[in-house]
Amino acid sequence: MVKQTIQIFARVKPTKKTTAVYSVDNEEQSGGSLEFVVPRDLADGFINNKRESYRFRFQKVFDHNIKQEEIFEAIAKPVADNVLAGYNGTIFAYGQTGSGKTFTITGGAERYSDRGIIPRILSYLYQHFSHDSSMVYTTHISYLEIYNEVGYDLLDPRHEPSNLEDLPKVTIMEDPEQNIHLKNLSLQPSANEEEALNLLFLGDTNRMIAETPMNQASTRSHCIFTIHLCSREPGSATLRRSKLHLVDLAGSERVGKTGVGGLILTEAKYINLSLHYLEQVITALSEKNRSHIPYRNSMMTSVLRDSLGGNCMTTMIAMVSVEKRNVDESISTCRFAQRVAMIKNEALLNEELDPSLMISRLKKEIQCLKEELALVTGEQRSDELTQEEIQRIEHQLKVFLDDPDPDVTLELGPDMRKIRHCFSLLKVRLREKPVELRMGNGAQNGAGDFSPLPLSSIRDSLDSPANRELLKLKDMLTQRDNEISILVSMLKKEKRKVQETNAQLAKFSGSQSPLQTSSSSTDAEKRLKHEASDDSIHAEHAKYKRNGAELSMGRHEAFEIFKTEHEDNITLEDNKVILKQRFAEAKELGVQVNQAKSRVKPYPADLAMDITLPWTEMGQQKYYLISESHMSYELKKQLDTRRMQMAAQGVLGNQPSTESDPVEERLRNQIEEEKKQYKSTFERLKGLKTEIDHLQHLHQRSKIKLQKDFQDWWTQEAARLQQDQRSESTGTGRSQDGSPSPPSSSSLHDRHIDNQDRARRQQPTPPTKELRALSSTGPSSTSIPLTGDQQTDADILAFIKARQNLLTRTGISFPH
Ligand SMILES: Nc1ncnc2c1ncn2[C@@H]1O[C@H](COP(=O)(O)OP(=O)(O)OP(=O)(O)O)[C@@H](O)[C@H]1O
Repeated sequence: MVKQTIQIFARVKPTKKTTAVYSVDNEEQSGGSLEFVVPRDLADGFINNKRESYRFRFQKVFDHNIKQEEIFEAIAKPVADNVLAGYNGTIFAYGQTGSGKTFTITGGAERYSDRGIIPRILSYLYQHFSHDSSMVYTTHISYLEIYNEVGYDLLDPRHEPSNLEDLPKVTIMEDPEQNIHLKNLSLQPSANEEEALNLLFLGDTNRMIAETPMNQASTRSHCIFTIHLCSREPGSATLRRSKLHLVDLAGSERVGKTGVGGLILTEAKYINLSLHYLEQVITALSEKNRSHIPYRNSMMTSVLRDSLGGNCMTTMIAMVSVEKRNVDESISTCRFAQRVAMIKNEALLNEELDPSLMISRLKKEIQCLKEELALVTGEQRSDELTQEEIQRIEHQLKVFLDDPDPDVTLELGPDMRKIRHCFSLLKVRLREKPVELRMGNGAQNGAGDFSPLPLSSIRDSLDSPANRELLKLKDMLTQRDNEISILVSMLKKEKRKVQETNAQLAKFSGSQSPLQTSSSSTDAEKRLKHEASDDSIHAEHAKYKRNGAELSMGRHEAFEIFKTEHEDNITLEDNKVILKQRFAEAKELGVQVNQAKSRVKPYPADLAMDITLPWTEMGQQKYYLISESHMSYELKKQLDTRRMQMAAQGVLGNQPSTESDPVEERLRNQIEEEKKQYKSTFERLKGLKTEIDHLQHLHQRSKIKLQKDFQDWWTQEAARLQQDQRSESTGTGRSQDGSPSPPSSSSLHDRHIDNQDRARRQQPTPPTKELRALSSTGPSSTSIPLTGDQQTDADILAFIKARQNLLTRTGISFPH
């Protein structure tokens, strides 16, 4: 068992805005510290009557310039190592909205180098698996989102969510031993890094598609990406099961500013109630002698129960914004971290016996023992001894009898046929030459009766080892039988338990569906064999592509304009350029790899591994990593020829040089160089493939986001245009049917918390200048013939506006 307090780190988000006075010190022996200096008269938000300086201690503080790679190395890698060793691990990011939690846990949406902890940990784990042949690893992934106390499975491939409610709901069940089970959370198998990354991308895409501008789930939901790892030594019945939770918590800000730093905040001040419950759990855990910990108050604290004060090695990253206006929230975050640091966890090595494997192993052992026993008793060997065997026995017996050493033994093995034959031989000899037998080799000339002493010693030497062996084997058989009975009864008991729990659940939920447990992953493994392939992600994308294809001409025109000035367009274009570059590099490397391949003859059949590059630009192309034995075939041939030549010279009497042959030396160096170059090219190609996959995903995401933003903006604009039209005709702000005006974008905006970053992400990207103009200028909507169909009319209006806008831009006057 490893006792450890929760490790806390702080990360400062980079900003171009005015920052508060703060300092980072990582020189201290016991860790790092982060200090804020807050002037008493600070007008902008934080008013502090008591103190000016706030200093917080962390394991380490990462300032704004620290890269994702360093965060992974310092924070995530040690946790991943513990998980590989069989301990549970959790990394959670906590901080206000926009402070960089998603950036740190999952990664940024723009650059490959911005990959966050999840993709890097996946890479690290799968690399480890491929290098460690002493263990067999199996991984499963689950991805849970908790929004408003409801859990959603982000990886369920049967669903095409258009909003969050379409995703399967995950519920919590607790068994009598208070273990938490998550019903409906799928565990997806992931055999390699690519499959695991696809699952991450699928979950992220589902998360993005499912949220609406009114309901910004990403800011207000918690996401738990879990890697379930199972490892065992080949042939061993001992399993190690560990879990790694990577948690992106909801924004932690309070609704109102407290006025005075350090006041205990009330429930109402939290945007997200479950974070308030998290704080309650943390507070309870950090208090000594507190017996009741209120885990059950919220779904998130129930799911993370083990990570908080339980069987887990947990790490928290406090995300800190040092912008002046965010200083109060950042101080709250740091205070929270200080309390978290007091929580002690007790991590256990999660080892268990696999009863079914144990039984099959014991059965095998019994079979071996039975065979041995049969050999000893000779039961199963009814066949005659061969002539050869008989001759060998006679020879052995002769050597045995001739040996004067009284301790020498006759090794016939556990074969009763041989032993019997040996006895018959002895009997014959005894009758024929009793004296010779009695006296051994040195008594050939003696005479006399057969003495009882040698007979008893022969009996002893024959009886004892066989009997002893027999008894030993019988004992072992009884022992193994007992073990099997125990294990079978264990299995039966487990089975009964599962049946009982299922029955309880069925009663509880009114359904017969079996439990999806977070701990019994073997059941889950069987049920959830769905391959999360590219197809499932592409299915999501296809939906948006379909939307694109269905755009009417007016919408299409508007979309084109919207796209050119959308803030993500630059990223999209940049990514396209980078992707092109990477494709070109990969092509170049592919050519090099192929050249190396063509130097290998005959074409290797036992290829160590291969890389398939399924890119449209390059076609489906396979590149092979050539095993060392096949590398540098031509050079090796030359080397062999050279060696033969040198040997021949020696045979012909030419003085072979005692110094090393420079030609051979050169050839050997060339071979080494070729091997090195080939390997590094292949490694680079492999790295590039991962990078290209990632970039393609980012690109796809940006495209989906763009289409989604446009869709949102379009819906709002269409509603607003219709409203304007109705207002003009009725002279009121209400629609003709009396329904209230649809919300304007500013009223939508006001519903959200006053935070620029979040507001930017919560709103669909503001329309372009041109589109804004579209909404405010142009022909009077009353002059446009409308069909009466809401959607068609909205399309007509938007089309005319877009057209007008284009005409205005190109300087052509609009025909009234
Ligand atoms: N260390 C960083 N370097 C560069 N950009 C960053 C960094 N941290 C955050 N960002 C950027 O800041 C913005 C907000 O970050 P992010 O979405 O990760 O915040 P968050 O805390 O997850 O917010 P929310 O609570 O709404 O989910 C993003 O555009 C992100 O790319």
